[in-house]
Amino acid sequence: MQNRNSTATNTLGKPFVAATTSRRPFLEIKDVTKVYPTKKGPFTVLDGVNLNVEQGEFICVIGHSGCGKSTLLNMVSGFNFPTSGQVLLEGEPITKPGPDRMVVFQNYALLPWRTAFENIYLAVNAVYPNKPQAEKRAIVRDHLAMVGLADAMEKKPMQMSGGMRQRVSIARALAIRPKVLILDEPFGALDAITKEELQEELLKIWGDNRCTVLMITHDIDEALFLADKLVMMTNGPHAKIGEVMEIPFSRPRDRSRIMEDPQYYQLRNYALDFLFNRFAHDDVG
Ligand SMILES: Nc1ncnc2c1ncn2[C@@H]1O[C@H](COP(=O)(O)OP(=O)(O)OP(=O)(O)O)[C@@H](O)[C@H]1O
Repeated sequence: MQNRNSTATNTLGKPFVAATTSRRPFLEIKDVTKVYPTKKGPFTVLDGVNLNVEQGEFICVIGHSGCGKSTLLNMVSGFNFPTSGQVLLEGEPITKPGPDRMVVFQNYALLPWRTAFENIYLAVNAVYPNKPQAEKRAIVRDHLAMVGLADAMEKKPMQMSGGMRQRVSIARALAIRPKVLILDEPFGALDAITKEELQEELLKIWGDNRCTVLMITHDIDEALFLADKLVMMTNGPHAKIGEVMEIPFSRPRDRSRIMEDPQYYQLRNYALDFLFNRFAHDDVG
């Protein structure tokens, strides 16, 4: 495993400080219950969810459709709130969305009439209005280059492939320098080859930046390639975290090397058994 207790430099030449050992978890989800009011009465989606996340960890969350994964991560992004319990970032309750927690959705959420450059610039300008314009433009260019889109900055979303659009979304989120990057099935709409390419890029960027990542996926192989831990949720209603699987593969990760490791299949089978035997569900993700 990598040493997280050191200062290093990322690809943009800016220093970052990785997590130091601390008793207080970076992100705490404490006994969270979420009840939605519905026409048929209260609907308890999450019931007693507890999770501690360390700074710089890469966490994947898996569970059947409708178990409450987005509900849970929306509480970290600040778009949703627990009915009871608490979500704390660095000890402070999350009360609203903020630039320290950026979200990337499956459907890109880019402004269609703006270029890749403009989409990112607008976000950077909104969060850092007082930075000199030249610096903001440099941040945009650096982040487009980071996701391999230096030559596509003048393209509008309609002129880009799904993979390119998702690269812009990821670059836009990272350009804000969030503490937490929240990815809600970011590669779900992409073909297999593009998905693998973006997984590799995401890992490289995360290796360089080391923000904390929370990512929803339906793909066990994706989780085993990317994550430090796989959070497996039980079915809703009243969903909980069933188990948290530690993913022990050393970094930087090489997909073919991991897949030759007998442990890979043990972990994969364990997660499959969790999802399709122990917590089987008609609506398979
Ligand atoms: N605002 C709301 N009011 C009532 N019910 C809601 C609301 N938002 C979500 N739900 C319900 O809560 C449950 C969990 O939804 P959520 O989107 O969090 O699940 P999910 O695990 O992310 O699903 P998927 O994998 O399909 O995206 C679902 O049954 C959904 O219909």
